[in-house]
Amino acid sequence: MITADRMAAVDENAEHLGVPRKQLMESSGNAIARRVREMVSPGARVCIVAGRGNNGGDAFVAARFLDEYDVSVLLLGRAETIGTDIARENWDALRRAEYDATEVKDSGAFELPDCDLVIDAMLGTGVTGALREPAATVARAINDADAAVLAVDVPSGVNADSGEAEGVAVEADAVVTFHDMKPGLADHDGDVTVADIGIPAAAERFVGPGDLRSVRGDVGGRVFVIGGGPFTGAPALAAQSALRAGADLSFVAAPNTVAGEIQGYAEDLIVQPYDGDRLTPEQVDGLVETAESYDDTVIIGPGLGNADETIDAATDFLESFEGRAVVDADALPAIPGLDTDATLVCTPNRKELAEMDGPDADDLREVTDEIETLADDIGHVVLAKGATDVISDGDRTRVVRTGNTGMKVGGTGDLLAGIVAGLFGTTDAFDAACVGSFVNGRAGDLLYDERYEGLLASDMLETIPAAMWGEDDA
Ligand SMILES: NC(=O)C1=CN([C@@H]2O[C@H](COP(=O)(O)OP(=O)(O)OC[C@H]3O[C@@H](n4cnc5c(N)ncnc54)[C@H](O)[C@@H]3O)[C@@H](O)[C@H]2O)[C@@H](O)CC1
Ligand SMILES: [K+]
Repeated sequence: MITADRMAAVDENAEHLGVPRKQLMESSGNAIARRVREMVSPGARVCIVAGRGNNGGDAFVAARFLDEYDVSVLLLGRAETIGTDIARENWDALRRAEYDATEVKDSGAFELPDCDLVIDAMLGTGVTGALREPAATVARAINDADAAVLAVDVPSGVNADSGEAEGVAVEADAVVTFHDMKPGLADHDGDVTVADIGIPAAAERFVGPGDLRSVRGDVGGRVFVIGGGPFTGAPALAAQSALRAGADLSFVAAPNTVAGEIQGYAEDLIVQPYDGDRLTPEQVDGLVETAESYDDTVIIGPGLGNADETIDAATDFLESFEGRAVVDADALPAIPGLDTDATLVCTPNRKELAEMDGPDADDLREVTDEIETLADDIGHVVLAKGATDVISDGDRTRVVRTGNTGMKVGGTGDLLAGIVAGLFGTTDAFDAACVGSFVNGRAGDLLYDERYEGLLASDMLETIPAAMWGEDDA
């Protein structure tokens, strides 16, 4: 099953992989025509009722595959107002080739021609709310007609995600839906066919620009880094990176022996010192209270060091915390056997992955099943870092191919934790991990041509915003 949002993301990913949307539209139109041939015999009268979006565009294509039928095409509205270039190009092709294709400019005078089959291509996944006019009137006319009805993608007026109709909707005898089943068609009374339209599996498997677009509009929130002690650079990088990825405020809770040093890296950070020179269990109650009372997204781990009492403190924290956290570096030993109500993204490198009883392999792509099993066992999202990152929530597993060898330098993992946390305030854990990894790699790719193997994590702070919001294909 695929939701309308995810479908739009996958479609954009396919384009990025070299399969443009117009090609998908051609396949969709062909699939509609195949279904028409199963429903009515050559010579039958087929009436296509098309809207001005890509749902209509699919049906314009279908008309070209149905020359053995008596086809008429009705466009609801004026051709100049067709919403996308690819739908308009397919409309223009019909007109130039002298198909029976007419614009319905005055909907008051709409009359459905006598026909054997109506193709409902008014609205697909782009619908919001109840059908507006003229679509609502036309839907009633289609429902009153004697003809069989074949809906393109979803019956017009039906929400592809919920199956609900807020007003009148087309009652279809059959539906041809594209690429994958839509949740809103699960209870459809008629016949539903899923047509393969040539979207590569990689468009779903590899995180791509479509996934990025679907989350980057809505960012913000507060990030709370619990890090530092033996090291100071790691928490500072993670906290700054979260700001670059859209967080509004970034706090660092750190031992007072190093708080000044961490603050010294960046005036944008708010450092909250606690007594001592490293994290110990005494700090935990206060940290949990702060993080929960402000609904912060926590990053725990960067620069904490691996003293036993620090790992105990990280474990205590995660066992009592109930919010969102990215668990990185020195906090990862807390994960195996952890009992928590928190929602976690764990970001192990290859060594840490093996220590978590995950697979030990050079190419993580070869061990995606084992990473999926690990994520399922621990019940949290795992973002396994390597030359290609692999992300799994135990059910879904995705691969990220952005990034380069310059990013093997220290600190890029801290940036990743920061980007994921920056997204996690407004996005669910799995999407934050997938897109965070994609953006981190892209930020490095934007610099590789200048910095090569001399790339520094701190350089990448500059390119994270372009990797998030820029339109360049990195
Ligand atoms: N996403 C994909 O990968 C593919 C999508 N395709 C087709 O593209 C369709 C989605 O296309 P679009 O995004 O252009 O959307 P639609 O064609 O579903 O509709 C968009 C139009 O409907 C109007 N609209 C929205 N809500 C309305 C309402 N309540 N009453 C009346 N009009 C309303 C909008 O103003 C817009 O002009 C899919 O359903 C499918 O048929 C195919 O071409 C193949 C690939
Ligand atoms: K439709």
